[in-house]
Amino acid sequence: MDTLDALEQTIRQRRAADPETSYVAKLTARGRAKIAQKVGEEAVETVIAAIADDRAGMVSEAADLMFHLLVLLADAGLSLDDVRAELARREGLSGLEEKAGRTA
Ligand SMILES: N=c1c2ncn([C@@H]3O[C@H](COP(=O)(O)OP(=O)(O)OP(=O)(O)O)[C@@H](O)[C@H]3O)c2ncn1[C@@H]1O[C@H](COP(=O)(O)O)[C@@H](O)[C@H]1O
Repeated sequence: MDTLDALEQTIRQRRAADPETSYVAKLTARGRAKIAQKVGEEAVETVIAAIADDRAGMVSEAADLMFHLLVLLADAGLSLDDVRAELARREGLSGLEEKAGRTA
């Protein structure tokens, strides 16, 4: 099992843990909007590190972003496999081609 799959499993287990001892449980208890807000914050922090060309910062902020995104997906009953399936569906389709084929 890779690190992301293992983290997804841990997050699913920790959602029901005691919010006093689990960050996942504490954040989950604050609701979907708060989790989504954290994803937004971590995305902005990743962008700031990228613009500053802070490579160590980018790795750290990207890890925070991916962790919080997994918490959000879990809250919505979605999984990494759902995201993998969507990425697989797009495989080989150029982003430029896809955009040119849009009707709206
Ligand atoms: N990967 C992570 C991970 N990455 C970041 N974080 C936490 O995310 C929090 C983000 O900090 P912030 O200051 O941005 O957030 P905040 O303190 O809630 O601040 P506010 O938004 O409320 O102001 C910190 O507490 C980090 O420790 C993580 N917490 C947990 N995990 C993984 O999740 C597992 C389960 O964690 P628990 O649920 O805490 O047992 C752990 O074993 C780890 O594998």
